[in-house]
Amino acid sequence: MPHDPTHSAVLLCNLGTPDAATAPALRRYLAQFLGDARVVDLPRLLWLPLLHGVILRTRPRQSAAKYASIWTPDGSPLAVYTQRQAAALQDALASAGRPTRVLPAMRYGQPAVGAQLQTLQNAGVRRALVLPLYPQYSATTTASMFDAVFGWLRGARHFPELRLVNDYHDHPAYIAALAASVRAHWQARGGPAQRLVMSFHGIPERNVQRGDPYAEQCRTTAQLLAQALQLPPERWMLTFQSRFGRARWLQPYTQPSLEALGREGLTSVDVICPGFASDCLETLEEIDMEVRQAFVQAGGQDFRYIPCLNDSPAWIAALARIADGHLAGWGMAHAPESTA
Ligand SMILES: C=CC1=C(C)c2cc3[nH]c(cc4nc(cc5[nH]c(cc1n2)c(C)c5CCC(=O)O)C(CCC(=O)O)=C4C)c(C)c3C=C
Ligand SMILES: [Fe+2]
Ligand SMILES: [Fe+2]
Repeated sequence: MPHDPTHSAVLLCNLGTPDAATAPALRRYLAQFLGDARVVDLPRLLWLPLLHGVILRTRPRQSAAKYASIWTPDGSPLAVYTQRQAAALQDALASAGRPTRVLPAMRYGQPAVGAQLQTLQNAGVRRALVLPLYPQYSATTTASMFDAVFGWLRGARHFPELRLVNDYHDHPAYIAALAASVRAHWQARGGPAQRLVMSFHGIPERNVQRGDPYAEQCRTTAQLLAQALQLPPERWMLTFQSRFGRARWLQPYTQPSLEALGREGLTSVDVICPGFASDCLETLEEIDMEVRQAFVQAGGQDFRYIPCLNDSPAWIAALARIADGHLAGWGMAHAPESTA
């Protein structure tokens, strides 16, 4: 049978987000998220009673208030951007001569990974590329996404061929899209701030000691971005945000680092979150509200947050190149031999 490119699909996967900024919605979301052993790898007998008996009694209400501060008329920013990215990526792949169905999928909440894979199977899709919106690989995020894929496979009788994208932390198109967004920000602000802070989501240090390549990949992304922007080492720094719990996470931590910069008398700082493909609670509320306030209270003046790549044309073009690199040639083994 000749190769039919419309039989290919991309499952564009993201973390997921609560379906409302309310305590009950947050309880459902956090129970699924924090109950995932890839995310919190403490012994279940210790962790689950603590999660259900303590954390899920207080955190949902506190987190709901934070989500309420960033909620849009169309819902959670993360959900809105992921849907737009999927639609735009489908258009970009079609324009590039590679018609491919693109569906968004969420690891926690809806639309669930398994349900979307079933939709593709029902539609007769032969090949599905699983593309997580995590440029840097971590077992806490990327591997957990693959767990959800394999969880569906285990219960399915017939499924598409799959390819899984581990990471693209050093992909030239990703770095170029980041660099272009920083340059556009500089242009709009009349030039660079005194320092560019690149803040990535943290993970426990222990995960890295056990072999998670995440920290190394964040460092590579940061160095490549600094290089693309021709920033000398004293003009940028890498930090890790969103620490959860009491364990040591990757350092330096974002908020204390910005407080230190404020105390040192730095007047202006540009802040970008290169590991987040779309704006979300951790960027809009934690960075652009909480960390901004901490910087200003410590004596800093101009805190200039650079939005995530979201559905910007440069990012969609980059995603199309990344997807194309994995789709190219796939399924051609059964195509008729060329007789040239
Ligand atoms: C408890 C441990 C957590 C680990 C490990 C972790 C890793 C991790 N997370 C992201 C991306 C996002 N995390 C987001 C929210 C969020 N993260 C945690 C905890 C861990 N994350 C919690 C409890 C929450 C929920 C909000 C809260 O109650 O504080 C988000 C935002 C989601 C949204 O709806 O806007 C993103 C995105 C990465 C990339 C990562 C490891 C590399
Ligand atoms: Fe997180
Ligand atoms: Fe946070």
